[in-house]
Amino acid sequence: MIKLVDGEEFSIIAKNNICFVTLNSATTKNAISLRMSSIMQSITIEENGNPSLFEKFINEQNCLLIVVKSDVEGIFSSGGNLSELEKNEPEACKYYSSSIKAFCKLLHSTNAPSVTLLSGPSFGGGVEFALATDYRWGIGKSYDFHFTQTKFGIPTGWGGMLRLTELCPQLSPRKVSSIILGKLKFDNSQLLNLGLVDKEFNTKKACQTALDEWVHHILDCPKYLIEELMNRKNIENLTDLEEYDTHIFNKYFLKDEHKIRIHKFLSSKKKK
Ligand SMILES: CC[C@@H](C(=O)O)C(=O)SCCNC(=O)CCNC(=O)[C@H](O)C(C)(C)COP(=O)(O)OP(=O)(O)OC[C@H]1O[C@@H](n2cnc3c(N)ncnc32)[C@H](O)[C@@H]1OP(=O)(O)O
Repeated sequence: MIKLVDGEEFSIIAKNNICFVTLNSATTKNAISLRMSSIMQSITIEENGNPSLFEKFINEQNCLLIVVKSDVEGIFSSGGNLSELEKNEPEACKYYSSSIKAFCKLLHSTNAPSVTLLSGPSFGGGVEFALATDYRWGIGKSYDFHFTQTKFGIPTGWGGMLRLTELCPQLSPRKVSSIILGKLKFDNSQLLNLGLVDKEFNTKKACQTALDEWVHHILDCPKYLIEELMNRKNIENLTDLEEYDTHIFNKYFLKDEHKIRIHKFLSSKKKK
């Protein structure tokens, strides 16, 4: 196990090709503190065109999946740390939101797919943090989203409104505004119906087995394919994407690796 961030309330470690981003602040119900935000800033910054420390970690540790999770029973995150925000002057919190927002963006822009595991509710910025990954998986039925930001007189600050429309096109910008203004709550079945949660598991063990299987399947892919497919995320235009997909298919069709794998498959069938 290799560590990038080794804090009690917030850690980032690599284990068995998975990068685990873990919230573990029981006393604040996993509120995102100023300290966490400043760590996020330090690992997100790209200097002189070099990849950020987080991206470097993902690449060097050969992480094929990023898993965001809570180690506190019964909660994913209570959002921004309200007591710290009350105590501090705006100057001391100047980079608080932008740092968390940048880290959230990184969670769906690196070369590894990302998933948040939800086994309890999320509030305000905690919902935005959960929306930052490519996927969300539920464990049990007690997870839900509470859009509480306007209770405190602010809209979302970590990219959450845009992310809602991005992940769920049926939530138009107008609908998103009314969700935030209305302080709506989405329960587990609404989250599943909207596709904001992709899968639900009865137990942590079943979820871990699915994660291990996912990594196992990615590990089985040739390295060139992982690189080429993850590169698709950088192509926004659909015509360019079609051209890219045709190009990478032709590049590997009936080349050595393709032939070897077909041969292996057919020989294993004959043995049976
Ligand atoms: C800038 C950030 C902003 C954004 O951009 O969106 C936000 O995130 S706004 C904040 C949104 N968060 C919320 O609306 C949730 C606020 N918290 C709660 O409603 C409740 O605490 C809870 C999460 C529903 C849990 O309730 P309960 O089980 O009854 O426990 P307690 O309320 O007693 O909480 C235990 C303990 O945790 C502290 N706590 C909880 N949330 C936060 C928080 N967001 N920041 C800091 N501390 C938090 C709470 O104060 C308790 O501490 P003690 O009183 O010291 O025991």
